[in-house]
Amino acid sequence: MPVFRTESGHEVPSVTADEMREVDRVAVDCVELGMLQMVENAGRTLAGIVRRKTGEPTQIVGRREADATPTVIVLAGGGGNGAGGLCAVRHLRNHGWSARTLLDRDPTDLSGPAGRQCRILTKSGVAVTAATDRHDADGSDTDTGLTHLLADADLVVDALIGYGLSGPPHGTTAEMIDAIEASETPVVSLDVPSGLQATTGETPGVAVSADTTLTLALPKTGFADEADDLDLRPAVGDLLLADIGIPPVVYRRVGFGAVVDRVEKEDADATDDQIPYRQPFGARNWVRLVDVRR
Ligand SMILES: NC(=O)C1=CN([C@@H]2O[C@H](COP(=O)(O)OP(=O)(O)OC[C@H]3O[C@@H](n4cnc5c(N)ncnc54)[C@H](O)[C@@H]3O)[C@@H](O)[C@H]2O)[C@@H](O)CC1
Ligand SMILES: [K+]
Repeated sequence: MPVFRTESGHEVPSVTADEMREVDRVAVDCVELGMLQMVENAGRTLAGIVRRKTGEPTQIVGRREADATPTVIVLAGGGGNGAGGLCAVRHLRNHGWSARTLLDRDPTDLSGPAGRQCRILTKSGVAVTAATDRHDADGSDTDTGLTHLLADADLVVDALIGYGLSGPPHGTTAEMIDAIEASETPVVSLDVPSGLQATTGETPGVAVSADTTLTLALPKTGFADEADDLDLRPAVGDLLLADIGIPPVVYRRVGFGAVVDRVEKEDADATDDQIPYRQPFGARNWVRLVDVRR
């Protein structure tokens, strides 16, 4: 199991998609942390990273031209990954960024956390549309028209698919991944570059090649290439880890990970109040992961 390291050498164990699902389950069932709370933490941190990368809009600093307001396009899917992207749109707009979102499906097809985040946006007066609903002046199809739209943006957020990828991306989702890949606009992927299997790093079909990946809670095993001396996969780009508020007791209850085990042994007498897993975040709510060991 690959162990990732922060710039300061702090070690962070990685998880498979199934292990991350179990972390989610324990967080919700045993600790009563709500999925919506975790989505909020993910979306807010994602918005913060996007803001750092795009500079500040006119209305905040009052020293730039009106057309310098950064434009961010968030491409969102219908699962938990899309929910984080939709949440980030709200936080970006609250801070004066020009953020709009396009879905890989009709908004009426959303349910769960993505449905809730979508309703918050629409009830706030923010339009949420399907990528297929775009009517381009030049009459181009979804794929080509979207590529042009993305090319004009300052940054694209890929919140289409996270660790829930099942088989090769298909339909509108695959077209949207193609459009991201055809544009040269910088891409921040949420949790996992869409199309990449979180556990193995395989790409069964089209996949996003991210400039930055903001992964949630723990890095995923597939980010390190077993066949290439555990190097970080280029498709992940700059790898950042976001704190989504999961308390260490959850990791202890799930009981995975070499680092957790090793620290457990050192702290054999630790009680639940003295949890062995040590948060790598320090004073911030995200941290950069720079290398990997076995
Ligand atoms: N504790 C956590 O880990 C949290 C995770 N969250 C996010 O939730 C994600 C997991 O959520 P889900 O389990 O809903 O899964 P995802 O949102 O990763 O993926 C499911 C969505 O992708 C679509 N999809 C899957 N395979 C596809 C294919 N081959 N072609 C086209 N579409 C495909 C499905 O239709 C569904 O809409 C994580 O990656 C993360 O981004 C956060 O929202 C909150 C907390
Ligand atoms: K993604």
